[in-house]
Amino acid sequence: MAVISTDLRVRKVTGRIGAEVAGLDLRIDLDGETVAAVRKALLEHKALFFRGQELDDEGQQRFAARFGELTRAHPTVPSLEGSPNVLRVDSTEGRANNWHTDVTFVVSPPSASTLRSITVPPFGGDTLIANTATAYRDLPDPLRDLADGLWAEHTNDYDYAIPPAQTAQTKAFREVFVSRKYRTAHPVVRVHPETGERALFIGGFAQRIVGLSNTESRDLLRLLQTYVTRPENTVRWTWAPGDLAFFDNRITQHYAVDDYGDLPRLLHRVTVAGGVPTGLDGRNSYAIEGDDAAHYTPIAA
Ligand SMILES: O=C(O)CCC(=O)C(=O)O
Ligand SMILES: [Fe+2]
Repeated sequence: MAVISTDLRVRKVTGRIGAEVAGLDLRIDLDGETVAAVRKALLEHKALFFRGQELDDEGQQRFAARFGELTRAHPTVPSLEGSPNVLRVDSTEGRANNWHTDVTFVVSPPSASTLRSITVPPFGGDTLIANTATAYRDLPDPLRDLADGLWAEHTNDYDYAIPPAQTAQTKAFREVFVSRKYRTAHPVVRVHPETGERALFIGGFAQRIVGLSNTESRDLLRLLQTYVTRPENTVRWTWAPGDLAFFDNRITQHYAVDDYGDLPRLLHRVTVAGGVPTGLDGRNSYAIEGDDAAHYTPIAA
């Protein structure tokens, strides 16, 4: 039975992105009014942080499922044993120290991601999250006009997953990550389906601008990306065990800071399924290679 959760308090963490939500115990089944308030806060602040929740995998999935159908853990990476919707984010397998939006190499990337901290290092290992709508608004007019007409190809098969010092474990992880290749074209400027806000939709999986050479693509993506990563457009979350971060994957990018050496760090990720992105001209994203992995149907073992 839904329990009325009163006393929800939302406190901005920075001027442009992120808010801490207090006064909620996410272990209980939230009532509809509270879910609506959290959704509203998510649309406004784009990233929400809930301290000291001590959720388990069931609780994390129950929370995420209040915002839509869950995706499977990942299109290529196996889920946590026995939990098809839960992805282990384990520092011994790979580190997401690369700005990205989750799973944009498929046609329908998740609408939102939750990350729950289980083991965190005593220092470092923060997660940065960027507001890609304010990044878009920061563009000077000529650059914004240029971005408005561009499409980018996103793929899971590129060199980001190759860490400088490869171990057998990270090598094996990368092989699984690219075991099936996806290529998808998305508009560089995406219209948010709920708020109508315009935002840059690029990030690490965007490897090429449609119609440009590799070199031209790299230069242009790098230039646009500098607006996403400028400090004013980011929030930095320092994890304590039991935190839950919840961010709108349609209008943010994130980056896991790799500054904790060999100390253990483990998070669990659960993502909410999303729709097909739409550009300014009303056209939708489309698959170039691989299927659209709709909600990541399991691949044959
Ligand atoms: O480790 C983190 O803080 C973020 C992980 C991440 O980006 C991911 O699993 O997609
Ligand atoms: Fe991510």
